[in-house]
Amino acid sequence: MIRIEGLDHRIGTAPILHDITTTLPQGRLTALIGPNGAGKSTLLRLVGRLEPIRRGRITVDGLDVAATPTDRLARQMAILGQQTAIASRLRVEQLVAFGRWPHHKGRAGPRDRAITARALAAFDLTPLAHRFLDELSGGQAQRAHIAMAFAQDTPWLLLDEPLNNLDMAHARALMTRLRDLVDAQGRSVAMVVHEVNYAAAWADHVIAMKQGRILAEGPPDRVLTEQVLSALYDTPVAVGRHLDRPLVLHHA
Ligand SMILES: Nc1ncnc2c1ncn2[C@@H]1O[C@H](COP(=O)(O)OP(=O)(O)OP(=O)(O)O)[C@@H](O)[C@H]1O
Repeated sequence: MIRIEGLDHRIGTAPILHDITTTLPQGRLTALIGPNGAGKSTLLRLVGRLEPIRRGRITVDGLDVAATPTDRLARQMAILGQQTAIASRLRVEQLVAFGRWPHHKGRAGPRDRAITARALAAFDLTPLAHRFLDELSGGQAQRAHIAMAFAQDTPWLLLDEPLNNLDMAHARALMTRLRDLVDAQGRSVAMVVHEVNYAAAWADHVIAMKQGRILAEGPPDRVLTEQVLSALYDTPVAVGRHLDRPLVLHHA
């Protein structure tokens, strides 16, 4: 599990996260939801050590994020940040192969090449493997970055808005794949998602954040209610049911 205790974060003098204490359960798919600026990405970045922790403590399966060597941490969790601009004169296959670096440290073997090929195929990227990143559409580039995180082959996968730019078929394919990682392989996923119906349909656990605090957390049935969502987003929300899960109506 990921344990977060007493986490405070400021950027400059601006307080961003206030005394966050929570647990992301192991072997589950956790969705982080909340309005723009709530602190979801900041929280994920602190867990993934893309930002230094100033106050509080985070452990991933018992490893202290602040103190664990990078290569050890990179074998425990892969993180896909929101800014995915990477040197564009890189080919798709090279980007995805980078995911194997924490395992082979520069000496890729047959297993690394097989996992890279599998990640390319899993995200419909095999025909694009030799394209440069700046020759891809937004959704194709997003899939290439997700495939790199998959190729890292870690117990934890942290994804910041992975559904960005994906059409409905690719979004659903990604969610199916994430569920399979959790259900069939016992991995753990934490993802920031804006469209709450993806959390409703696919998540086991939801953490709802607002203004740097956790407003509600628990299973979708408990968090994705009219009362919580209306307060979370300051907008009227209706919640129905579909396939025995919440269905959130907010677009009209
Ligand atoms: N580099 C920065 N300098 C100053 N403030 C920042 C910086 N990065 C983020 N913030 C602020 O921190 C707060 C939390 O931002 P964060 O990106 O974590 O929110 P979020 O919930 O992921 O939002 P979104 O849904 O819009 O992506 C926001 O108020 C944002 O303006």
